[in-house]
Amino acid sequence: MKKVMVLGAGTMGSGIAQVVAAAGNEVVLRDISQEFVDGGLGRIDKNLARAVKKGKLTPEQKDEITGRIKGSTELQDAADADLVIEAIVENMSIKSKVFGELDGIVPDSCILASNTSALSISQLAAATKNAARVIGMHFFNPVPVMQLVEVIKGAKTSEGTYQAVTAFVDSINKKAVTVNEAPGFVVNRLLVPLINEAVFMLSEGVSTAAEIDEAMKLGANHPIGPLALADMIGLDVCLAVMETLHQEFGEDKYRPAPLLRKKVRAGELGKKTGGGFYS
Ligand SMILES: CC(=O)CC(=O)SCCNC(=O)CCNC(=O)[C@H](O)C(C)(C)COP(=O)(O)OP(=O)(O)OC[C@H]1O[C@@H](n2cnc3c(N)ncnc32)[C@H](O)[C@@H]1OP(=O)(O)O
Ligand SMILES: NC(=O)C1=CN([C@@H]2O[C@H](COP(=O)(O)OP(=O)(O)OC[C@H]3O[C@@H](n4cnc5c(N)ncnc54)[C@H](O)[C@@H]3O)[C@@H](O)[C@H]2O)C=CC1
Repeated sequence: MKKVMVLGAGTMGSGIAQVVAAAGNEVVLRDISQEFVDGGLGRIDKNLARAVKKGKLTPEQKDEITGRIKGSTELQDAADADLVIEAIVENMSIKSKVFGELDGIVPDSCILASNTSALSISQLAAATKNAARVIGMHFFNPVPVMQLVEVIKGAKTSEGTYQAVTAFVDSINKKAVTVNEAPGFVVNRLLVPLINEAVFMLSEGVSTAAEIDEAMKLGANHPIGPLALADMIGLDVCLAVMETLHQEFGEDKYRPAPLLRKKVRAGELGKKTGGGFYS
């Protein structure tokens, strides 16, 4: 059993907290305001209640899992953590600031992991005094369903950190794939440009959102279409990934679709705000 702090109680942080607690670990779920913490805890409760209704979990098991998750607004609560998994906004300067603060709070033995979608683990590690303990742990949405965790080694990640994290991924019943640091890692470098291309096609009038999605479901066997997936991921996250790919590789093929940018500026971020490409 480990003590794990999850930073950010949004789409990903709440899912990560749920699966980590379901595997028997103690979790502190931290966000910057109580309202966000409560939102995350509420999502976990709803998810587990659905599992109980389907007979996949007993009410007692649900209570045990929720009993292992405490909400917090204090970063200081990481003082006795074995592992911190950061899942806050996809922004290098905000993440770096938090990594720098964490470095002064957690015990020497604590591992600092980021769930970033595309950003450099080495750059995040540079905000700390001990880059050897910093690593990428990239989960997929929805976390309770998706099997993969990309484990990303930064330039200075130690073998010990890497081994401990792959063993932890195993222990929470996920499958680790090892990735050497590269913008967008494996999945997002392939997947998010596909979503971006679908947004270009929508804005060019190639087809409707519903039909672009239907085409990819029936023609490529994708479980949901790229625009519905963008709504599920969050349009802000999709845009941030494209911006990172564009900036890091300097290639036009990664240019974010203007319609994606427009929707993010309008606050139409997808499911989490009630509307994106669909309402
Ligand atoms: C941006 C990044 O950095 C990285 C990313 O995450 S990229 C995004 C990666 N994710 C994907 O590509 C997801 C693609 N979509 C899918 O796999 C499927 O559409 C889906 C699993 C999300 C939903 O599946 P579906 O068959 O359409 O719907 P549904 O029948 O309601 O759900 C299937 C199962 O998933 C569960 N599920 C769906 N959404 C869930 C959620 N948010 N939380 C927990 N469980 C969920 C359902 O309860 C159901 O479970 P059972 O089979 O045990 O009953
Ligand atoms: N949405 C997705 O499908 C996926 C997202 N990711 C990555 O996970 C991270 C989080 O993404 P989401 O959960 O989608 O975002 P979200 O917008 O749903 O949640 C982010 C949460 O972080 C909180 N936050 C902001 N600053 C904070 C701070 N300093 N300390 C603690 N909490 C803070 C916000 O209040 C918010 O609740 C991002 O890096 C994203 O790229 C990774 C895999 C999939």
